[in-house]
Amino acid sequence: MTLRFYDTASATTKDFVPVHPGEARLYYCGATVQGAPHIGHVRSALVFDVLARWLRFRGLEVTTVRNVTDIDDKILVNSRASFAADYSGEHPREQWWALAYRFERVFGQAYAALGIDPPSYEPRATGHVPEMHALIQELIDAGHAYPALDDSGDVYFDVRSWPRYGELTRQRVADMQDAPDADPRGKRDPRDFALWKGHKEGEPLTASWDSPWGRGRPGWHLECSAMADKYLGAHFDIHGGGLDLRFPHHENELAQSTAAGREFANFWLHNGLVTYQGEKMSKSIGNTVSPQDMLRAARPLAVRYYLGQAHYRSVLDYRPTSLQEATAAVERVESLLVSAAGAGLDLTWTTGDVPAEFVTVMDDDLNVPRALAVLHETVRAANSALSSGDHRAARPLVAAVAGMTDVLGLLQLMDLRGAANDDAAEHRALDALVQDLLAQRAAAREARDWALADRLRDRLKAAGVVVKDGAQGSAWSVES
Ligand SMILES: Nc1ncnc2c1ncn2[C@@H]1O[C@H](COP(=O)(O)OP(=O)(O)OP(=O)(O)O)[C@@H](O)[C@H]1O
Ligand SMILES: [Zn+2]
Repeated sequence: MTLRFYDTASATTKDFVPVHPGEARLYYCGATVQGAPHIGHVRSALVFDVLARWLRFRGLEVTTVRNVTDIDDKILVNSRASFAADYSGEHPREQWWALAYRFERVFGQAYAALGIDPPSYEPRATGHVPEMHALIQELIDAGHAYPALDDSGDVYFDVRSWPRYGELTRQRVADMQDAPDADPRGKRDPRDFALWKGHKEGEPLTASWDSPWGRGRPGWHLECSAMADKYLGAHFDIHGGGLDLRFPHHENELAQSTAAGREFANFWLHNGLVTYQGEKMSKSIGNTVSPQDMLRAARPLAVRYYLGQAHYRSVLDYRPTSLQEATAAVERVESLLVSAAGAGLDLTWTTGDVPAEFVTVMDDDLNVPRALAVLHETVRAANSALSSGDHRAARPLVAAVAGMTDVLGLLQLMDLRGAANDDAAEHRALDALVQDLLAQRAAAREARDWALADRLRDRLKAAGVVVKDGAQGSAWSVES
């Protein structure tokens, strides 16, 4: 079985053939840091974290880029609100860039708390204005962009000049909605979208940069095209993001990059949305649950499991009770590893320990629900091997569980050391007492004192210790 992914551009599942042999280059859209994250944002980052981990597990050298959109209408509006006369928030008179930095950090803290690895590069839009100018100039020179027909100082992409426009979402230009980012009088077509937005009266001067078309700031779509090109090159493997970004954001990214002669991404992967009572979880709707809310209710391990357990393309409708179910499920896995460590089993693993079925289903468009089914089956088998004292059978199963949880990014959030140490000490003490009684029973049997042997077995049984006699001697476990 080879690695395959569902490509939303072609609406087919395709074999993954790296653009650069042995490598995988992944760009996924990060946050507009206008406010604190909700769990939809975190799910998106988590999906691509698991994807990167899986590509690495499959032996590829992985480069990931997740941008930070740190200049945007919404950031300016939220900053402006902090200057209002009746503003009583925690951060009065906060400049737009200070607000953006502050929320970028809140996003970073949420990612870190859930064990989402930092990407290889996390470029900020404001740090890449020269690259954006260069790309706009290329598009103008190629006849695919033009300065606004009015005096707004905007520059637009000319959708009618690019016959492939609409290919990502399979739409005809005539059926598309207008781009709402400027006065249509300055455009050749109302669907033309902004590559550069001229500075407007009332906006802070710090939020604009000089350019050949006058002072202004970049359009959102352009940022991603310029930064993907800079960090991953003209042709890379996977472009990701939430399903909500397919149109217009990704359609426009694709148009800009291909019209400027780049091949861009081989695959488009879109994560399904987190919804609340069937509606997209979104700041503008106000139906959000923050990662901090969830972390107050459950451990990071359980939150990560909860947000990561569905197939990445499916909708995840938030229900507080499912957080409890997720906690119980992942803690069953954790307690197996704690018991295994307590019984003196090694938790290290290598690639070969991960079950073939787990590999097969993960290779098949990252089928995490089926991978979790394999994980839980292995946990059950490992528990039964452990409780029958069969360490030889338990060891590879335990290594498999450790490997699977590690690849999914769960192992790092488990509390194995503290718990395992306590458990190990208790287990050793109990084992010493049980072994002593078992030795007395063996001696009684040797002496054919069946009454004493039975009494010793009954004492163990009354204490909840079940003894199994086998060819290799007696094994014991605690009755569950
Ligand atoms: N409810 C959600 N479920 C899953 N992914 C989401 C959700 N909301 C946003 N995302 C994804 O998170 C990433 C960062 O999103 P961005 O900052 O653009 O948020 P947004 O869509 O503006 O959020 P909001 O609608 O709450 O304002 C994008 O890949 C986006 O698709
Ligand atoms: Zn983007």
